[in-house]
Amino acid sequence: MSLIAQGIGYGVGKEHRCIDAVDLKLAPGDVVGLGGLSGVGKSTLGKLLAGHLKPHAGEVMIGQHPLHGWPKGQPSPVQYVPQHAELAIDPRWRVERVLQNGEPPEAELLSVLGIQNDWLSRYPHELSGGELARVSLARLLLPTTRFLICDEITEQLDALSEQSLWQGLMAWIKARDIGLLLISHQVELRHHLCQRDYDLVQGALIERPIAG
Ligand SMILES: Nc1ncnc2c1ncn2[C@@H]1O[C@H](COP(=O)(O)OP(=O)(O)OP(=O)(O)O)[C@@H](O)[C@H]1O
Repeated sequence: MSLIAQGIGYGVGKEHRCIDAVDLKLAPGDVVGLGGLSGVGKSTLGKLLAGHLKPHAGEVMIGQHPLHGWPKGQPSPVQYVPQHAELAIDPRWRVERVLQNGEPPEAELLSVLGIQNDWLSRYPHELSGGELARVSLARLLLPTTRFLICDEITEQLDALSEQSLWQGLMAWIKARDIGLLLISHQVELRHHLCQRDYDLVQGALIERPIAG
């Protein structure tokens, strides 16, 4: 079962074609990079692929099923991890509750993502930006997650923490055959982790050969 964008289009503002007839296929286990200038529409494309936005043209499919209209109450197989974790997490919930998305997260997941036990009783504002980024990721790595769209999720981490987070996450998704779309301005990071890489330019995807 692949995640497939078929000719999707989306506009913001007057006649602004942010995403224009984009085709993209993410198969299970695929790791695909997405770059492009600031404001070009990378997050918008990520949200379209996760079903958070409805395309104005075309369709996003999961296998044979349209993603839009996924049954309410059933966790989507596609999860979008946003750039600004603090905006996506309820500030009134302790971390333990944030992570209990129906059922408690596996201890292995917390360990792989470097989430420490003493964070669980804290509120989101009592974590650093980098710590919150890990929590934001863990809460969306559900047993039902088949595709993950990570939108600049390690922006706030130092180089060492960034490396350890990606190491843990890549091992996790590889073991479960999860497909990943990695949105990042860091070309080196994308080329280090991805099998394919695209730039979004004027609404269209241009494949970039992986360096090295
Ligand atoms: N709800 C909205 N209403 C109006 N314009 C919007 C809306 N959402 C996004 N935009 C505009 O759409 C364009 C694409 O935004 P998007 O966040 O997808 O870009 P991006 O490539 O992810 O940028 P960055 O790299 O800076 O995060 C931007 O010009 C943004 O201002």
